[in-house]
Amino acid sequence: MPLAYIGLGSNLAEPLKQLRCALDAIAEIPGTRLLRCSSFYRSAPVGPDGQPDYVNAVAELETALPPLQLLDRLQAIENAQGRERTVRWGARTLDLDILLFGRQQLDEPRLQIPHPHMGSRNFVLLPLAELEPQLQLPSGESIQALLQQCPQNRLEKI
Ligand SMILES: CC1(C)Nc2nc(N)[nH]c(=O)c2N=C1O
Repeated sequence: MPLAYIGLGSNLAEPLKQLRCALDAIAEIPGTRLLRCSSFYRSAPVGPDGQPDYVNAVAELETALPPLQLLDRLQAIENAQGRERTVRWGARTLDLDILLFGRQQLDEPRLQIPHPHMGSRNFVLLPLAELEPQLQLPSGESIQALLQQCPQNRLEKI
């Protein structure tokens, strides 16, 4: 079964609790096994300012579900935890993004894999590198190289 990497983010309604609840819910997704989760990181918000710091992490899972079914399950968890899709790039209770899905590349209206912004977000790359330092994207780019060249947004391990 392919390994999928999920980016978790929250900056509303007790982010640490949001991430812990999300991990418990991810562990219950049928046909899926939660293998590992990175440390939690506090990060300065990228995008519109004036919102609270985020707590970010990356989870590694193996799944028998196809990508779009995994996405459905993740969006159900976001909705269950009160995700309000109001302002684009605004503050949110929980964000669950599929970053990588095996070596698959996908470009659907609902889902792009690898995640289109992951290469420029240290709050994704650092926890991902913590789990898999030698990871390579399907394009052949290495996580380490992407980390070197991505904006050094404020980020600290909790
Ligand atoms: C609004 C935007 C782009 N900024 C973020 N900024 C940080 N630090 N962490 C996130 O998870 C995050 N998610 C987003 O969607």
